[in-house]
Amino acid sequence: MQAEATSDMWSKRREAVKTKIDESASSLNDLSQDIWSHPELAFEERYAHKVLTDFFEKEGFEVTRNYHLETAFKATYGIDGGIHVCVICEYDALPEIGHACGHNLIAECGAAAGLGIKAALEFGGTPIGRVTVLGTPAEEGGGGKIDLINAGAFEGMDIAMMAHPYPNNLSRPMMIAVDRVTISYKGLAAHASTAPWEGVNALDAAVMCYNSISVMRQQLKPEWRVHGIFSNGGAKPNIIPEEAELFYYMRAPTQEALSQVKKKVVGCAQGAAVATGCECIVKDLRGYANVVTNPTMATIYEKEATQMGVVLDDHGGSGSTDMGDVSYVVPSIHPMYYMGTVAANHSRPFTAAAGAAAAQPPTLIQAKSLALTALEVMKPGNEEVLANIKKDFALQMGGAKA
Ligand SMILES: NCCCC[C@H](NC(=O)CCN)C(=O)O
Repeated sequence: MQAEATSDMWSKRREAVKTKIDESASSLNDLSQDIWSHPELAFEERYAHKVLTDFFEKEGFEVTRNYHLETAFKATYGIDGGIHVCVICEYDALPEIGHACGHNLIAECGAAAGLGIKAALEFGGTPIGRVTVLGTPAEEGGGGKIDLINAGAFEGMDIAMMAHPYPNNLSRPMMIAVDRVTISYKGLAAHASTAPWEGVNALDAAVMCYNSISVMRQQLKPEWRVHGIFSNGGAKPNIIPEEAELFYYMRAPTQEALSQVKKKVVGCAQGAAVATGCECIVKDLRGYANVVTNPTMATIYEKEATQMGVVLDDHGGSGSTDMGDVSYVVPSIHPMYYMGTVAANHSRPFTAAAGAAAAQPPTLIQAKSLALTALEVMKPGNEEVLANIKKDFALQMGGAKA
């Protein structure tokens, strides 16, 4: 009888997830539209922080605003001593092109999944664990999750998850490690017409470095990436530039491969300095680790998403995210999902799609898939599931960050 009651109870808890998310569809859409309409850059997401924390407070979560970072938050519900699930919200936009990576939808999806899990935990009046929604700022370059890791925000969490809008559906996307550098040249200014020979041209060095990297890229492995811009090209045409600067991203599936890429880039930078007589300063900026997808979690997610009608693809990714760093401290999944456009992320068509009504149904399906995945891990009698998740994680960490 008890087993039957539990299985009947469990079916009702699962239904509670879907019912709560469906009932909240309008307020979730309003939340997403509000964030989409107020694009804010990394670490400046004050409006998004307010609307999200107000939302979770209204929904009965225990909310901590300005959580280690001005625009980070924690919204938590449940009991301690059980399984602790973390759901991630992102909400930063991109310069000039707004929510061209759909982080307003990541926020909505995370909020919806959090609501769904809370509804399941509340069902029957006896929470069986804890759900914490973490608002993590500045994924696009700031790495807010890394700051939160360093502040201990992920301590005590058993699993972490989020879903990211993308041109197709991927349960185990290849999200690769990334390093970033600025390459600065210092030369000597001179009048570009009356005495150019007196100058040491920093822009020439930057152009030579850019060209060296451009030809070096032919020798990179297919999954390696190097891409950059001129961030300072000189002051005026009639002054031999005494300063110039490049800003580069370097990427590879592992840290070991990334160090090989970086060595090639630095070699190009130093070569240009020798050729022009400029001083060269290579400055390291914050990078991200590759995403290590937990196979046991991903398998559960794939079952739940497929049952929800999601048709999963088997290729794609090659961006980077600070969720990669989270996946090295907590077993994680970071699925990506089609939400109405095949346009590439970081494009204006993607911005439009992220604010379109067509993005809503796929986003709520993703939220339900994440929430039901979490519930499977939390289910009484499923202790072996968490044991397998932890076994995967231990194996992956044994060799992953090589
Ligand atoms: N520090 C490098 C930031 C890279 C962030 C960016 N991420 C995405 O586009 C995917 C998730 N938003 C990138 O890969 O360029």
